[in-house]
Amino acid sequence: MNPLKVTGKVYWLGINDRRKFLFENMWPLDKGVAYNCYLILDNMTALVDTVELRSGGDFVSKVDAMLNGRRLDFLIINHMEPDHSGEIKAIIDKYPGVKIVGNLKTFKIIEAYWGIKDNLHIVDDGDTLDLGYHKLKFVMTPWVHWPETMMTYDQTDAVLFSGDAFGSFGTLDGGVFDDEINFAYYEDEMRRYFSNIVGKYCNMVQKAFKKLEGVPVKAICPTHGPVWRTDPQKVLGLYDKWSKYQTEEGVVIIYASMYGNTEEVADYIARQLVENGITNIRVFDVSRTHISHLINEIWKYKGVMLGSCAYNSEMFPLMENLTRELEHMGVKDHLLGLFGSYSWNGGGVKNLTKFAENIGWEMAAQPADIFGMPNDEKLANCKLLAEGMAVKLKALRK
Ligand SMILES: Cc1cc2nc3c(=O)[nH]c(=O)nc-3n(C[C@H](O)[C@H](O)[C@H](O)COP(=O)(O)O)c2cc1C
Repeated sequence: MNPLKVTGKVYWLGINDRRKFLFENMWPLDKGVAYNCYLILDNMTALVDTVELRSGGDFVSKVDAMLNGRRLDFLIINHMEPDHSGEIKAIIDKYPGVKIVGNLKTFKIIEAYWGIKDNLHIVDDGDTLDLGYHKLKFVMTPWVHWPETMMTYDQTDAVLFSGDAFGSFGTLDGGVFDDEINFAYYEDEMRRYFSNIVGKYCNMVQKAFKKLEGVPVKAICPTHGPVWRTDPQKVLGLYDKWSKYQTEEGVVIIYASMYGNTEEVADYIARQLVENGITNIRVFDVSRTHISHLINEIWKYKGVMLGSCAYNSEMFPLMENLTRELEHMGVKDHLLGLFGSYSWNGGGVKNLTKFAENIGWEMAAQPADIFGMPNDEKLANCKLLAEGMAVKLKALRK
């Protein structure tokens, strides 16, 4: 296959992984995932990141074919997570003189993983590396998404090698560049990747944005998903929005229900929201939909309604898992509604209320906890809850 040129002397080298079911052994890969790295064939040659170990046949041979007899001068490591650093050792074994470019934190991790201590070229914020045509500058972006994470910026052609930032789940099915794909296909997976993988570090994403303020960016080369060479502003805008917790009008209703009572309330509330003028409504069963999709939906919509039956004096365990994760991620700026059903002393809504206090989201109205089965009388509070949510959402319209 011909090497795919990004710009100047930069080439994309990516591997599609359709075999892995779970990314980080946790996140379902319904559409697979791509590991991207980049080879710069300048006066000096440089490989920016590698791929997951043995994910794409003989990776080293692919690099070697692209080098076409030249030696590899630099291996730049923006991120040490194994889905990008897996082939480091194989590359070093093949090109023993290669200089490994990273920061102090990178090198601690390299030593811990591979015992590598030689040929290290340490860089810090603002340091540069001249390859001939391309003049690289290093930008430290800790916690986007590990402590050692950095980005490499090519000052010549304004290319940002961004690591995991601006990445997406989903394999590259022929189209690699943003002008060759249907963005709608990737947008959801991109937000799912952002919210679940990077979302805990929104403040660090904003700090990285500050560092890049005023820097021209003509292409973004992330380590997953499409390469943004035509409209990089689009993903810059999305990341800015998502990392500021800016959402759309709409409500995601997530319920935990064993015998259908809480589920019935969820459907009732959904209908009430529609009758009160809200149209973007998504209802999910927490037992059926993977938490990564639920978090993705929460990142999209301003309104969140959580419902749980009582379960051994607690909320339903899978709902507890979701709420714990939301608290751990420190998700901000939502309107919250709570509901549930119980048979004796409760537990679902009681504990959801504790979650509400911890996370600090604004409550749409009083929680609605239903004793036993819902009926018209018992649903009156749920009607108020939906109305409260609709009123608050509509008040935000510009
Ligand atoms: C395993 C189990 C544990 C339960 N624990 C409680 C509880 O601690 N407190 C309570 O009031 N009801 C408890 N219940 C009763 C349910 O919460 C109640 O039947 C509720 O209406 C079920 O809602 P659902 O139809 O949405 O599942 C429990 C039921 C089961 C099966």
